[in-house]
Amino acid sequence: MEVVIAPAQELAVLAADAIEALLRRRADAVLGLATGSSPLKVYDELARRHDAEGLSFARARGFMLDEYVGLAADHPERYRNVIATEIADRVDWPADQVTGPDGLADDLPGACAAYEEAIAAAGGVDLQLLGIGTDGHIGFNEPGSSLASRTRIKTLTEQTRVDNARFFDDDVDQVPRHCLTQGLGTIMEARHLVLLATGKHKAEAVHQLVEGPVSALWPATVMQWHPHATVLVDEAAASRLQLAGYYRQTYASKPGWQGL
Ligand SMILES: N[C@@H]1[C@@H](O)[C@H](O)[C@@H](COP(=O)(O)O)O[C@@H]1O
Repeated sequence: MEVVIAPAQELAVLAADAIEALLRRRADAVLGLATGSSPLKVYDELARRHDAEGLSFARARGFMLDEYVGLAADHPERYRNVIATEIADRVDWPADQVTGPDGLADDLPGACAAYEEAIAAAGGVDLQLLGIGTDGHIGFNEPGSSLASRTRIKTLTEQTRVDNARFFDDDVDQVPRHCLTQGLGTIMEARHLVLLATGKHKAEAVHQLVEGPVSALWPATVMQWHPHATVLVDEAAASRLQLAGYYRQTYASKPGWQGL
């Protein structure tokens, strides 16, 4: 696992560099998309590169991590709409090439199985962007999630609903109680995981993710088993890391050609 500690804007540039390198190598690359505030600067940087430098998503495929159950099709916080607004509609990404689990399906388990099949049919995810919840969730895999889980329905914790109330007029009652999420086993099959975390409220989750024992109590710790995981954090989110000095030293002496 590689840990990079830098200001938020620099982290966004690093993540965008990795995505750009992938798209320039393979125009039909498969990107794993995350919602929440953590990846927003990355999406801004990608949209800027699209406008200013011709970075194209015309042949790329996109798979989202998760979705709320039951939000109306036109609800602005439905994750499909969030991804359209934050990235897909800002670049040349055909709408039918970006998809997520269907939180409005009549048959939710069927929709989850179909989503797993769609990811597999696309050849799997090349690069998965991730944020992390204050309780250590990735996607919406809340504490207690099986480390081998696949896409399925989950119940959100009270903590997550309170954290996400800011997107729902600060009214926790408007935050759905259920979601569909790629499982930890699904996420772990992506070939490169790139997690972004900023702010002091993420410091404990980041410490557990990087340095804690692998445990369903802190679901993101499963990433310690991934052969290519990158953790991009600002100073505040890094403030509880025991080996911060070592991570800084390692990154400072990394050969420039290596990329993330
Ligand atoms: N389902 C999303 C996650 O994919 C996201 O990574 C996390 C952190 O959100 P934020 O980046 O806004 O802190 O919580 C949300 O609930």
